[in-house]
Amino acid sequence: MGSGACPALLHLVVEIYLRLLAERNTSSLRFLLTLKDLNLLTFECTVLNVSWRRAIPKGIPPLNIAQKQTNKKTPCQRGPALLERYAVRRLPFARLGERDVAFFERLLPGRALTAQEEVKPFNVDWLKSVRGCSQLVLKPQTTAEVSQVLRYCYEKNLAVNPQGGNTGLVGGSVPVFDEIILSTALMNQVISFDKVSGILVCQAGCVLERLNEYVEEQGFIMPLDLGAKGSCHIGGNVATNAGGLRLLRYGSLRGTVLGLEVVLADGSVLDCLTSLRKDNTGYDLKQLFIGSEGTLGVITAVSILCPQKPKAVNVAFLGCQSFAKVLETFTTCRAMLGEILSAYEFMDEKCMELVERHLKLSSPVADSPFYVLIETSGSNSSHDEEKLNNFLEQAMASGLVTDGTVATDDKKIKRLWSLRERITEALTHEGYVYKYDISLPVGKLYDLVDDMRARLGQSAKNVVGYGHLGDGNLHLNITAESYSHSLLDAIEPFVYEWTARCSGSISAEHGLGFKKKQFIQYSKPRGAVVLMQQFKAMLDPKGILNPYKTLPSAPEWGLC
Ligand SMILES: O=C(O)CC[C@@H](O)C(=O)O
Ligand SMILES: [Zn+2]
Repeated sequence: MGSGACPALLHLVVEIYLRLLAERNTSSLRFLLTLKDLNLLTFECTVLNVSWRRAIPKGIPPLNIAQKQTNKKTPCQRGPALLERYAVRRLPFARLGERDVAFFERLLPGRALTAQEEVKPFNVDWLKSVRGCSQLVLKPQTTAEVSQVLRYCYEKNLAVNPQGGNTGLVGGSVPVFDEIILSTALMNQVISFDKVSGILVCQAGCVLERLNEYVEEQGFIMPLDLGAKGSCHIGGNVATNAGGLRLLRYGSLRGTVLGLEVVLADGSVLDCLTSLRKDNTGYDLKQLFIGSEGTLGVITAVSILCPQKPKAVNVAFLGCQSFAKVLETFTTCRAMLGEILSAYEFMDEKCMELVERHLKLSSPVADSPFYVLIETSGSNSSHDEEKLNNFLEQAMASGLVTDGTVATDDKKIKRLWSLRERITEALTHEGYVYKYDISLPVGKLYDLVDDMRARLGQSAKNVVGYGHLGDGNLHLNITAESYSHSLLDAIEPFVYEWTARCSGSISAEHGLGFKKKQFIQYSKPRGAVVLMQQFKAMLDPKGILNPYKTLPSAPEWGLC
C-alpha cells in the first residue's frame, strides 16, 4: 500500500464505524464486505439505511475518499454524497426474495435479469451521478405483463422503479435503493398510424428517433426532438413531459399527447388511449400522468399527434456581441419570420469552446460572446429563404449579429444543430457537472449565469449558460474537477432563491426526479404540494412506484 493510502483508509474506517454507531445497526459482516470492495460502498451503505447527514461528524471527508484512494472516478462515489445531502432513508418495503425472483422468471422467461453484470447499467444514470442497487430488471413486452408485475409487487409491497431509455438528468430513472427496475425496452411496437390525421399510437418503449424515422416515411415528424433522441423512450418522454428543441413550434406534450394507457400501482389498467383532438368528457386524467415521472402509474402506450414533415427547413447560426443583442435578435426574428420560426436556441462562448475542445466540432462563425441557432420550417422553400434572408440582412445591417452562416441541406443543418445539441456531452468531459434547468422571464435569463459566475469565482471550473431561449428556458451548468459539498452549498439554495424571486421554475423540462424534489417549494405553493401528496396517496397508497422521487419526503410536508 502506498504511503498516501493509509490515512485515507483510516478515515474511511473511522467514518463507516461512526456511521454504523450512529445508526446502532452495526453488522460486522456488512462492515467487512464494504471494506473488501470499495466500489460496492454505495450498495452497502444504502442497504444499511444510514441517515448520513446525522452520522457524519464535521471534518471527516465523505465517501469520495474512495476516489482519492483508487484515483479512479466511479459513479458510486457520488451516490452516498447525494444520499447524505437529501438525508434519504430506505422506506419499509419488502426485500426481494428467491420466491419473488422465481415468480418473475416464470412470468417473463429470459426477461427477468438478475446477473450483476446485466443489471449494473440499469442502476446508474446517464450522467453517472447517481447509482442504485437493484438486483432485478424486468423487461415486459405487453401491458398485460406490466399489469401482472405491478399486481404482484403491490401485493408483496415491493418497490418499483419504472425506466425508459435512462437518459434523465435529475436521477429520476434509476433506483435509489433496491427497487425492482421495470424497463420498457421491449415494449417497442407501433400500434397504429393514421396518415390523414397524423396520429401515432405506440408502445411506451419506442425510441424517439426510431419513431421519427417511421413517421417521416409517411410524411410526418414527431412533435418533439431532443439530444437524447437515439436512446430515450416515448413513454419516458411523456412521463417527464420532456420539452426539447421543437417546443417553440409544436408546443408541449401536454398538448400533443392525445391519449395514454397507464398501469396503476395495484396492476389495474387505465385505458385513456383515445386518439381524439377534442374530448371534453370529464377530467383529463392523462394530464396527471404526463410529467409525473412514474410516481403515479406506468405509462404503457401513447397516442400522439404528429405534425406534417416540413418541406423546407433552414438553419442559421449567428454570432452576437452581447446577451441584449441575443434578445433583440429574437424579437426581430419573431416579427420577421412569423409562422416559419421553429427554434430559437442560444449558447455562450464557453459552450462553444467546450464542444470544440472535447468533440472536435468547429465553429462556423467568428468568435463571439454568444451564439444563436435559428431554425425555420415551412412548406415553400423560396418563400422561407426570402424571409430568412430579409431577416438576416436586417440583423447584420443593424449590428444585432456580427457573423453568421445559413444551411439548407440536411448535412450542414445536422452539423450546425450538433454544436447546440451536444453541449451536454461536451460538459461531461470537464468532470462533475452541476445541472440547473430553469424557466425565467426571457429578459433575465442570462443574469443568473452572470451572478452565479461572480459568486463562485475560481471555485468552479466553468459556469455556462445555454438553452431554449424561445421558451424562456435556461440550462445553467457548472463544472468542477469532482463533486464537492462546499461548491454545492455555494450554488444551492442560491440558485433556487434567485429563480423564485423572479417567479421562475426550478425545473423547466427535466423534472424533479431525485435530485430536485426537495426544492419543489421554490416553484409550488405548499397547498399544491399537499394536493400532489394526496393524489399520490390515492393512486399509489403503498407508495411503491418510483419512491423517493418528485415529491419531497420530509415530514414537514405532511402526508408522506
Ligand atoms: O444538459 C443539460 O443541462 C440540458 C440538456 C437538454 O435539455 C438540452 O437542451 O440540451
Ligand atoms: Zn433542454
